Amino acid sequence: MIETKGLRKSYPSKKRGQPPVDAVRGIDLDVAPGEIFGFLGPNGAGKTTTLRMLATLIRPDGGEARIAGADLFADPAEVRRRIGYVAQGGGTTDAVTAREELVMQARLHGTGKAEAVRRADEALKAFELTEFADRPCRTYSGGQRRRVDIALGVIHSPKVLFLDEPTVGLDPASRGHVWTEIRRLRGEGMTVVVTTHYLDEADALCDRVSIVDHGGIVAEGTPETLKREISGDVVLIGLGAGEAERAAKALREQPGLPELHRLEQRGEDGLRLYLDDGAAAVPHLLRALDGAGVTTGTVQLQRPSLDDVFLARTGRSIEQS
Ligand SMILES: Nc1ncnc2c1ncn2[C@@H]1O[C@H](COP(=O)(O)OP(=O)(O)OP(=O)(O)O)[C@@H](O)[C@H]1O
Repeated sequence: MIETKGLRKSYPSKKRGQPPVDAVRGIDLDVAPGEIFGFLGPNGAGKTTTLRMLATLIRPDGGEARIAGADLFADPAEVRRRIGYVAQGGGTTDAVTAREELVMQARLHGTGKAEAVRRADEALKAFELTEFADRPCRTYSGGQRRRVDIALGVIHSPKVLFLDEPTVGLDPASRGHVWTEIRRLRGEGMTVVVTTHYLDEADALCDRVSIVDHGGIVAEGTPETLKREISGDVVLIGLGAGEAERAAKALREQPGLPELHRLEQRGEDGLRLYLDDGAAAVPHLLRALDGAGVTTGTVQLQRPSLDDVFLARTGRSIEQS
């Protein structure tokens, strides 16, 4: 449904005399029909730029792309007819009601008045917006307003929907509601592409994920396969302030400990360890730290997350970027 090769974009630097910013450095994608595909990465990774290029809002500097059967470079107008796009901040107006917004949007897509009213009504029902459809948008909660944004993005039944950070700033219940709507659209056969910097969102919502950093893809696959690459368990150990370096040294030098695949310092007062059997290793680790006179606090045992995949590929954490 979406195929790209070497898609790239640079911006002139905002600082005079500085080289251009390579926001997207050549991205290859193959998104299948009916999947929820996610771009996960820290701020500035190039997610929004990629999405805006695919949605015809920014012209790429180079590469190739076909979206829903139309060529992005040769026929952007046809691409635009076949896609929907919802920007980060959304597009609703304070004083206008959801019903009015939806009718207007349908008419913008060339629909006649009666048909626009009918489609708006259908969308209000599908997105569970009917109850407050005739109140101005300024009276809605963040989650309700987000659902109006998405309803506006799909009023013309596009084949592909692009959503930029669809749940940013929402409370957990509203995020769950938005995820339900996105899954419903997939159930109707729509292909949905989302950007997110929330690890749990990429994990729970997306069928496949591209993890992006500095304008390039550093890993791609289903959340499950990506996490399976990181074998074993993750153990997080909280320490006294400023103890991380001493603790890391003590564990690295301690003979007879279970094999550590990797050991990372988390700031100045935490360690993150990757090993085969976390539960069996914890008593040994604590004894070794105690023997070195290091104060330990909380200990958590986790399965690897998508952040561990990012860390393994880039040496940094998305959460701490
Ligand atoms: N109009 C612009 N002019 C100059 N640089 C830009 C412009 N837009 C984006 N950039 C730069 O391009 C890079 C990628 O930005 P982009 O917004 O695509 O990242 P992102 O992953 O979506 O991050 P965020 O989640 O913060 O929006 C960043 O270094 C950003 O500063």
